[in-house]
Amino acid sequence: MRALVSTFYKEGIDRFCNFLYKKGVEIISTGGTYKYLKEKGIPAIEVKKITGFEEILDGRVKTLHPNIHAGILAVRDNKNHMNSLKEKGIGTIDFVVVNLYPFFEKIYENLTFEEKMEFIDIGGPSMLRAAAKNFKDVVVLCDYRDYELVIDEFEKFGDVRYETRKYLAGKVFNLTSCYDALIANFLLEDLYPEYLSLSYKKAMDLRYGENPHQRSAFYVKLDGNGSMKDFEKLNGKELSYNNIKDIDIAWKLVCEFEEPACCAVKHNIPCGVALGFDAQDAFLKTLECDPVSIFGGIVAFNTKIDKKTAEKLVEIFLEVIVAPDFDKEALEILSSKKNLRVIKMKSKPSDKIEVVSVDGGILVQSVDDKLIDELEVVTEKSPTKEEIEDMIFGMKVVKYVKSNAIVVVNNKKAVGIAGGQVNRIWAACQALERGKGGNVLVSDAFFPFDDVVKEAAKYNIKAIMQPGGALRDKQSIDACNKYGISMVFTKIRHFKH
Ligand SMILES: NC(=O)c1ncn([C@@H]2O[C@H](COP(=O)(O)O)[C@@H](O)[C@H]2O)c1NC=O
Repeated sequence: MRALVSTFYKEGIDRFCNFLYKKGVEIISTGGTYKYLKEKGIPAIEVKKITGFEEILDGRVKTLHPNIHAGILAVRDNKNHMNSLKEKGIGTIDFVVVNLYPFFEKIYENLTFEEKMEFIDIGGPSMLRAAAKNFKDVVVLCDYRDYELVIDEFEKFGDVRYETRKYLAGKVFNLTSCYDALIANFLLEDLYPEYLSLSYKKAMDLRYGENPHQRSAFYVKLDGNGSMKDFEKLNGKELSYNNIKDIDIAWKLVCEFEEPACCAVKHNIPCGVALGFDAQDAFLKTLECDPVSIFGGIVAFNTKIDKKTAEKLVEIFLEVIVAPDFDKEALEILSSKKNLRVIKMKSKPSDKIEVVSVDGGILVQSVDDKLIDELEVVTEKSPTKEEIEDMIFGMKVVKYVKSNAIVVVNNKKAVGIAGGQVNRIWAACQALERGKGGNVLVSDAFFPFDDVVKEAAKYNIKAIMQPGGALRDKQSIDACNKYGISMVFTKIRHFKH
């Protein structure tokens, strides 16, 4: 038996090749791998002895040769195949052990386009794919973590079982398809290509999905950045599916603001959002927005957490705290609650597209990254500077609330948040009732009727911000003028389904 070993990362190959050698398997390897094995005292044959060719074109052509590929692809119980090998003096290759040029990693490094292109492996995937196609006859390994599995089976059964070979072959196509997808996206630079191949790698298996009877795992992108790719858990229980979704929305929301901001989220809906002069102030104001719903919630900040904020945070039951950083003392205080998940975010949201699934398909769209198109005061009365600031604050919040959504704001505090309603008036009634005393009202979409304005007047709302553009805008404007409310159109809708 013969094995072809050609690996970029040499981890584990000495032990594995030593094992093969002891089992009487002849090892063929490419330049660097050959040198490595030789240094480790493991006998191997250089691939050029098999191909009759020196490696050429700076390593672009080393194993791309019929003596290699026919040795891999020949079906052992096909007489014609075996006769062809015999005629040409080609030996079979029974193990292919390859790991690829690190395109996955190099794509992020500060390299030129041409330098990155050089990290596209051609010979490696060709051998892997050939061996995977012929898995009944060839054991193929593209992941060093599988070496032990093969050693174990070989020791136990004197061979590698069919099921294991098939699994290893599946792993190859799983890897090469992802590798190719990344290259395709790198070259196409098109977020909506003909075929959508997304390259994601499993970051963790999750205990369950939205509910305990649902299976789940968390995958992170291989191409591009993204704040959920590399956060760090500094304390607490393992994260759940729902935690990850909530962290994402809470972090996105606080990243809308330059000033110290805090946001509490429950069931993927903000239940309190506030700005403050520091983290503690922002948190205490967030708590005031809705002291009931925050229980068991996720709280996110856009500033470092200090001791005094941590002391306040541990006074109530929370599931997750999210922030860009934590003081040493703050972390100690938060860590005194062993289940409390403390998440350090390392980057701001940067995705350009978002994806949701429907049965049999996925929908792709650009992220909602434009807040206001143009501000137009449409009423006799104009809002004050403070009211405008409060309404812009509210618009940043309403963007993250499921439609139909209304937010009532008082002095940079989202005191009344209501969403997920099947009509706008119900959302308005809830937000106004929850946010009694709020000054301004913000809506994610236009008012089809003047009912929201009439309701707002009952609660003494001073100013309203909404996209405008309804057939009956005039009715709402007239109602505002009647009640002395000012209204501003933004010309941008923020539905969230
Ligand atoms: N061109 C070829 O014929 C070829 N054959 C194998 N490789 C790759 O060369 C690497 C190993 O090279 P070395 O043994 O020289 O360190 C592996 O990552 C393998 O996937 C090749 N390189 C890239 O395309």
